[in-house]
Amino acid sequence: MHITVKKLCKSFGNFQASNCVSFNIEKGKLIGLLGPSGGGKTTILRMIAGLEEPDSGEILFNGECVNDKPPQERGIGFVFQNYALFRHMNVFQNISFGLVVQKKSKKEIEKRVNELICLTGLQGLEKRYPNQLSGGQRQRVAFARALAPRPQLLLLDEPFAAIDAKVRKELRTWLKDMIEKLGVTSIFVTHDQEEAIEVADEIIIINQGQVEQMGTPMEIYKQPKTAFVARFIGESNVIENYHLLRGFEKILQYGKAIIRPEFIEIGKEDEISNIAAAQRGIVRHVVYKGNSWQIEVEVGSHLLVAYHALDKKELRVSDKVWVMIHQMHVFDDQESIIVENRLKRAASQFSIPVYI
Ligand SMILES: Nc1ncnc2c1ncn2[C@@H]1O[C@H](COP(=O)(O)OP(=O)(O)OP(=O)(O)O)[C@@H](O)[C@H]1O
Repeated sequence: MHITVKKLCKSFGNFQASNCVSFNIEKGKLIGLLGPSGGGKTTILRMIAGLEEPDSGEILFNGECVNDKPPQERGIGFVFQNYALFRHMNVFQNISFGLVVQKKSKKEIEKRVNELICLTGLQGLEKRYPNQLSGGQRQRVAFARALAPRPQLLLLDEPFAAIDAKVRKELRTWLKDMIEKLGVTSIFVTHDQEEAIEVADEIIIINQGQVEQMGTPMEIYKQPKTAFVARFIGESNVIENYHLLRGFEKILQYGKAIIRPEFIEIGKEDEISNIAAAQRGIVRHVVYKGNSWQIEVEVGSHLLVAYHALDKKELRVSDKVWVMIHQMHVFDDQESIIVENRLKRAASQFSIPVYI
């Protein structure tokens, strides 16, 4: 199902939980609504579900406005973190619930539930009650129950929040494969950026009731449109006076800059790829991160976080090093743009290619 949300607004008292939210979701896509707690993700999901009435704006399913349709007529399946299984029903009964409500025949129910039990790998557990299942198995049952009436849209609110880290990772992969196989349009809410990046085809970043950016995980990471997005996704250094760093100059309206640690090269003179574009710094803090070092380095008036590969010379606090910043995002209130180190560019223009 193709979903369009147009200028959706919702206030609770004086508080605007959703402020003119618009987006389009293509049929069959798995979309992550990502943002900080209290940003308005669940409110948007609940409006799409019909559980919350918007103050203004439109929700269209396949081009048809559904604002006035009750939830049960919207063709939606839900998997909510707190939408617990029915404790007094076994796995089979839980999965069949929606079909029983729809008054399907016993034969039809049995066929569909068995199909879903196979699909979700719950064979042999049909007669168990929720308290006899692991967290991961319970979420599979919740998923099967949501899918039983063949919804055209699946809404998942923090579906893995209550599950321990290892099982959560397995379930994420499982869910992504399953949704791809079924081709059902799905929207899931999370405040976990790693989860959104791993699972979603596209991410919508929600903050203070507004859409900050929508795009593939890669687009959002590589080209954050706002300072908030750059800070929210991945690690970043947020600085002012970025023009004091070697290779960069002040660009009129952009007052601040964000530098990702992976775009900072740090090391002894012979380890830096382009010394002409580098400047001196002093190591202030070193943290071993398992697969790399995380270094806090003082460069002029800036304190920057960088990564340092394990195969490079080990760095210690107070070491004098060279620091080269490859690129940064400069931004104002509206947008951010990527700027490359201009000395790096100039130097590479004049360098002689090895093959000559
Ligand atoms: N029924 C309600 N009455 C009053 N305020 C509400 C109601 N529902 C949500 N809010 C408020 O609206 C804001 C957005 O809430 P929402 O649950 O949509 O955010 P969220 O991004 O999903 O957060 P979380 O990740 O913590 O679930 C919050 O400040 C919340 O307190």
